[in-house]
Amino acid sequence: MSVLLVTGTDTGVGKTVATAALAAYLSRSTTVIVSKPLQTGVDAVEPGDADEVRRLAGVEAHEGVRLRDPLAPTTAARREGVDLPSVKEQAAAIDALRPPSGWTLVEGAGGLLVGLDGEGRNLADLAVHLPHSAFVVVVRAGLGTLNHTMLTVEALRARKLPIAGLVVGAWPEDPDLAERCNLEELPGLAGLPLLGKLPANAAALPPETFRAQAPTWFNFPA
Ligand SMILES: Nc1ncnc2c1ncn2[C@@H]1O[C@H](COP(=O)(O)OP(=O)(O)OP(=O)(O)O)[C@@H](O)[C@H]1O
Ligand SMILES: C[C@H](N)[C@H](N)CCCCCC(=O)O
Ligand SMILES: [Mg+2]
Repeated sequence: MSVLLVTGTDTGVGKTVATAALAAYLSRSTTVIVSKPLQTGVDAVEPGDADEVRRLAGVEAHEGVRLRDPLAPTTAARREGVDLPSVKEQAAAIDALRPPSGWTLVEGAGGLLVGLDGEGRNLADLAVHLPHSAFVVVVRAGLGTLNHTMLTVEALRARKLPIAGLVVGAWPEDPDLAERCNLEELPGLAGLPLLGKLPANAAALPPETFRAQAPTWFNFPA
């Protein structure tokens, strides 16, 4: 596998922070390129997810289409009168970024089945056009994550798409909720490895600290 498609159980679950952490970890031993094919909710000058990954991990990060409204890509595109590239075209653009050796990390928009082009095709549909790719599912810590994780995992399995494993991304504000999420049950329930777990302060760390600590958040050989 040379492409990891970073999806999440929802929007706001920590895909960007997890992508940055994965990039910081993997780039210690090989080349890492990050792609965010579709960015919504930022105007022409605000930093988007690719900028955040660049800031935290210090790796090359590319942004595809940028849309102003903080909505699903198809809705935001319609409101701006933008024709989205097909997922096949988005996959070709990602393929063109592949380094000769190393990893390409691709962050989706929202959860797995969010429409990414004018026909409503999603990241699972895009994956079909990206050989040698596997999914990483970023899950929120906190009560409710078991169901959301299993819904995403089942959707990937139904499409026979490879899943590398799970990463715990965002933590709830309420520490009590964080305690009530029985994360230890996740790997067994999903039948997938827990590749990593971000600490609740990950995104607030200075970049140099983030890059130094990120490798300790993962438990798979890079
Ligand atoms: N482990 C963490 N520690 C601290 N803050 C976090 C962590 N993970 C995520 N956050 C914060 O939670 C918010 C949502 O995280 P993030 O932007 O990574 O979500 P996302 O899944 O990429 O969302 P989107 O679907 O918009 O791309 C951000 O403000 C981020 O800084
Ligand atoms: C605006 C937000 N931050 C994401 N970029 C887009 C999330 C789309 C979610 C669509 C949905 O599942 O309802
Ligand atoms: Mg993001």
